[in-house]
Amino acid sequence: MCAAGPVIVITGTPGTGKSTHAQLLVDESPVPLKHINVGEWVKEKGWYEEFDEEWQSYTADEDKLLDELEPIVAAGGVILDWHTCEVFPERWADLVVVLRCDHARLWERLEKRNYALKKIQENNEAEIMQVVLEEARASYPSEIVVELKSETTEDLEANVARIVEWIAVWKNERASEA
Ligand SMILES: Nc1ncnc2c1ncn2[C@@H]1O[C@H](COP(=O)(O)OP(=O)(O)O)[C@@H](O)[C@H]1O
Repeated sequence: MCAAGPVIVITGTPGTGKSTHAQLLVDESPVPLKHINVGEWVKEKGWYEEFDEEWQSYTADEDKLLDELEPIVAAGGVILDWHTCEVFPERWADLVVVLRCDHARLWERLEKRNYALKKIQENNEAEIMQVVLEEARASYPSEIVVELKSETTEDLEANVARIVEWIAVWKNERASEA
């Protein structure tokens, strides 16, 4: 059976705009998409082992997470929104979007979240060192990994428009294969 929609991984350092992009994409996509904020999901369901101080998030029970995600991903039409992406099997993703943000702006966004100074510094350093981008490049074929700037509202709108266009192409290709 052909999946109803693509599987899009949106990743990036906390504060780069993953959830904002995912929500807008759900509204504008030509095929129905389900947004899974993986960090929130893990927290709600209690599928974690410990609190990860560095990332201010819960360290997921990865086996449990992958088991639960597998049927959802198989059905298609899903956005996986998380600050890490190497956990997901390579075969899952049709597109991997890595959001990037200037460190001064990112600092301000994280400050607004009332993160502790050390956490802001760590996340900022990770962004400067492009940790998430390197991880995505090491985990997926280069042709499906897209790095997008997420600094302004114009960036947000342009990025979403670009991904919507990509989804439309995906949809047409599937329709012609059927
Ligand atoms: N491209 C952008 N332009 C302006 N503000 C943005 C942009 N992307 C994100 N933001 C703002 O930054 C903050 C963090 O965004 P969020 O989507 O929660 O990040 P993440 O899900 O990556 O942690 C929010 O206040 C959001 O409105």
